[in-house]
Amino acid sequence: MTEPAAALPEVCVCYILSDTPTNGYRVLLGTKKKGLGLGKLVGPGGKLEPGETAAQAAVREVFEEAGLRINEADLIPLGRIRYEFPHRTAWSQVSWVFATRSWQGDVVESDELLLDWVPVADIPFERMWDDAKFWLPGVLADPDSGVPVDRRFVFAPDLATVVASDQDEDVDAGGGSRIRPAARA
Ligand SMILES: Nc1ncnc2c1[nH]c(=O)n2[C@H]1C[C@H](O)[C@@H](COP(=O)(O)OP(=O)(O)OP(=O)(O)O)O1
Repeated sequence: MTEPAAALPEVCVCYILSDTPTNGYRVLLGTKKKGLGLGKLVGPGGKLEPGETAAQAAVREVFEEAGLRINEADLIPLGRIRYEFPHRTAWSQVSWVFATRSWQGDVVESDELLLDWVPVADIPFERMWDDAKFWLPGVLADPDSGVPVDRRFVFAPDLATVVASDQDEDVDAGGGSRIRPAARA
């Protein structure tokens, strides 16, 4: 895998976790209604605005996209994911990942996301960005581990498939991908 390129645009994502295990723990996800990733299942999140920290952006985006008030102090920082699109560089970003179990208010559908609570054990990863299946199950399995995720993924010319990652064992000698999805939470 080649060296990472220079700094990328920063975005954030926040996984809001139900704090009761009724029918298993659930996470609030939404189907994107517009823009980049239209139709994909994502956590509330988006671009950092000038002068904003990633945590401040997560608080703002959760309110804008899901109508929920969360406190910065309740955010669990989970690390960062870097995804690179060599064939569409404008899509390359670094995403700061958070979770929280605390919120105020009721979920409000926004013009960005069609929202639903999804059992953590039953997330349809095939509906998410392709990188998610490699890191999200581990992160959601133990958000309190204190071990931050720090991964890098490279997408193929099809702009949909991960072909390489920072973990060398994921990629075979012929340049093809041997990446295996992480175990589900
Ligand atoms: N490849 C990949 N993997 C994981 N997550 C993502 C991607 N690409 C992405 O865009 N995303 C995530 C990052 C963000 O959480 C959202 C995209 O946010 P976006 O809607 O572009 O940002 P906003 O600031 O909310 O949008 P605008 O209001 O500026 O249109 O998906």
